[in-house]
Amino acid sequence: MSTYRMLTEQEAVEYARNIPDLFPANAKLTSREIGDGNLNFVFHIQDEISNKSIIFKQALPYARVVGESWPLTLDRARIESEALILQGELCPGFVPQVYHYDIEMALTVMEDLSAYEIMRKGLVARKYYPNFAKHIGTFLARTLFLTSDLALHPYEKKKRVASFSNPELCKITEDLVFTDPYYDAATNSFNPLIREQAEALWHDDAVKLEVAKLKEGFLTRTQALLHGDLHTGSIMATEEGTKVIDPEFAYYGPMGFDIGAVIANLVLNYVAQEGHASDVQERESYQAYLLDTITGIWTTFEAEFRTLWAEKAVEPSAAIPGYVDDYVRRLLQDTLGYAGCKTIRRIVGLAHVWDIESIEDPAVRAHSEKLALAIGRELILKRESISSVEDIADLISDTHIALSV
Ligand SMILES: Nc1ncnc2c1ncn2[C@@H]1O[C@H](COP(=O)(O)OP(=O)(O)O)[C@@H](O)[C@H]1O
Ligand SMILES: CSC[C@H]1O[C@H](OP(=O)(O)O)[C@H](O)[C@@H]1O
Repeated sequence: MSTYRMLTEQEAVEYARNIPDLFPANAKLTSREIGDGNLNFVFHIQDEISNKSIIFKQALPYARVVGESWPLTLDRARIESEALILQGELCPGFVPQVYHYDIEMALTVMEDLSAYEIMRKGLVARKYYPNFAKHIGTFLARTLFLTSDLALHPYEKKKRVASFSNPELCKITEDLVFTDPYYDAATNSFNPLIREQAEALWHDDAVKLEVAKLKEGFLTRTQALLHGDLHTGSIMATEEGTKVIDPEFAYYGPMGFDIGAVIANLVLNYVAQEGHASDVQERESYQAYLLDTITGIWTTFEAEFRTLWAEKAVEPSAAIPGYVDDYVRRLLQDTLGYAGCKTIRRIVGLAHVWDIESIEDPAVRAHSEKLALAIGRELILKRESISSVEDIADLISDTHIALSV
């Protein structure tokens, strides 16, 4: 029989007290539920005497945002704990340290990152993160390369594919990212002022065909262990540091899905700045910074990925001349396709982003939303003609200019 029970703030304190070596015996613990995501409870637990604090993240047997009518596997907490531990080994310092996890209770006890800020909030406020591109590019290269067939014995890799099988969370992505935005799904929601654009998308056979191919990649490829939901609400940052949280959607899938997710969320902030920054110069320089960040992420990713390939590949075909170049070229194209899908889903699908939703005036918001749809479409349709990193920023700014005239 399962011993799972949903913790209250007080029960979280009692549970914390019983974890060996976490707090001193005389600790005076307080607890506060701080979760703001769609799915889980997050408790901040602090010892008022030593000031030491930790985070409890507990999965509920359903999606928090909807309630009991949307049941959801507790196994996502095991996946999240194990992914965090593995990512911490592969790329030390870039994820919260896991102190303890309890599969029955669907609970992860981890490092408190309250000194960091959810990056999406910082981006909306036009903060600059000078180390972010290098950090996330490195994180992506290491976690993706080192969990792939390029770096693992095939038996070990297939064991991991099985262990990170995550069908229920993948199904959410399959529906919300690849299927629902492209027809009049009941769960879609969008600004009434962009109905014409949403309907055009539902009848856009060229885009729907390309999205079907990208979805096929998501369904069938086991290229690497992905974070699976790497948006800027799953990244905590300061000017100096970067931490990736929330890998409950982790599974073996196409590498470009993770890289594309980060790029899409920078694109979403880029379009949102149209409605946030009233000073044109300030807006343009922040948008230029976002484009530089996108370029920097790919540049760092590619350099680190090629270094890992040269130094750590165990797959014999890795030594075949031309293979690495071909692999990286296809990866860039996948990345752009998935970036397009992840941009579009946040405009017409079920779950939106604060960058855009915080634009109060619906007409101003509609301008940003139309731009996001146009950029998403171009990323999907033109991905195969893009072969260099500079082309990404050009594609975004050219689409922006075209929509402004
Ligand atoms: N390790 C952490 N340290 C500090 N705050 C955290 C930590 N993990 C999560 N949080 C806070 O809890 C919120 C929800 O966490 P998240 O993992 O995104 O939950 P969900 O899976 O429900 O989306 C985050 O936006 C962040 O504010
Ligand atoms: C009802 S799940 C919708 C959406 O929420 C997840 O994000 P998060 O838990 O980080 O808020 C994920 O992106 C899902 O697609």
